[in-house]
Amino acid sequence: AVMKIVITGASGRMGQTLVRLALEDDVFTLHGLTDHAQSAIIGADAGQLVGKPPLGLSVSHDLLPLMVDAQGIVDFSVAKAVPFHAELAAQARIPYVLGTTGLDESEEKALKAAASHCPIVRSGNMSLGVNLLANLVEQAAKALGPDFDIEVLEMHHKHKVDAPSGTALLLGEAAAKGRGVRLEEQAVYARQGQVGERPEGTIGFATLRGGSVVGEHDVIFAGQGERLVLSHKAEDRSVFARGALKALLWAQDKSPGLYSMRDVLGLND
Ligand SMILES: NC(=O)C1=CN([C@@H]2O[C@H](COP(=O)(O)OP(=O)(O)OC[C@H]3O[C@@H](n4cnc5c(N)ncnc54)[C@H](OP(=O)(O)O)[C@@H]3O)[C@@H](O)[C@H]2O)C=CC1
Ligand SMILES: O=C(O)C1=N[C@H](C(=O)O)C[C@H](O)C1
Repeated sequence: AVMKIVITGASGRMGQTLVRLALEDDVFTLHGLTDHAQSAIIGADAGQLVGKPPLGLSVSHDLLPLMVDAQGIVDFSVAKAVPFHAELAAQARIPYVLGTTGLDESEEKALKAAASHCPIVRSGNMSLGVNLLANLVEQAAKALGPDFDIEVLEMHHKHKVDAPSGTALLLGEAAAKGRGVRLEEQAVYARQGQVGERPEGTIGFATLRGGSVVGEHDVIFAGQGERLVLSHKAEDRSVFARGALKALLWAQDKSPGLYSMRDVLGLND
């Protein structure tokens, strides 16, 4: 059977990658593409948007009418749009896959509320590699113990608007879990000036931005006389888009709730 999907933030880097992949996959039908009302792509044809022949489906700013018979939403847009997108998925009781990062407290709250009514798969990174890396980080943090200082280093393209990246936070959470501590109590997000010696047990984050880097993450375990570095480099956005589409299919028969990509990939077992 074919799944009728809606892609939000359709003009974005991820939106366009998703449109391209969904068009190449017979399992999906593009039911709708949306973006914000002022976007230059409103009214554009979905096929032409990604350099293909016209499809007769135009980009809309209005998600509501598309909910009549959509079967899933993939959202890689902006944090402030997440509550609205999640609420419509909840009202329609359809799977919602969320890749957008950098949500604030109220946006997180709206997401949790929506998850009482529909299955939501949410991850700061939808790639297989990063989710496996999270398992390895958890394992390493547990095995190495607090004598090894943990630092998470990330680099992304210059257009990225949130920091640290969703992936860096996901990896920090995995490290904290392995250590048996809470990330919010141990995280150090910035250092400048006379900050003093490194407090024991903290998990540090460092953010680099520039050029066209798709996404690079290192988790560094620094001990006395040795250093272990676990790293991932995304070379192409299709790794995230493929994961998101896989998550949408996986979520089709799931009960309402908040799921992770590690659930989808069977890495939580
Ligand atoms: N979880 C994962 O695996 C991944 C997550 N991401 C995350 O996905 C998000 C998008 O990334 P990326 O594609 O690079 O970003 P882009 O800025 O390229 O895309 C975002 C899109 O959303 C549009 N938009 C802006 N406001 C609204 C709104 N109110 N409603 C609907 N759409 C809107 C933007 O339009 P306009 O440009 O006109 O403002 C743009 O088309 C980010 O949060 C990023 O961190 C990215 C890659 C992988
Ligand atoms: O904004 C991006 O580009 C990316 N965002 C995600 C994040 O915040 O970690 C995932 C990926 O690294 C690319």
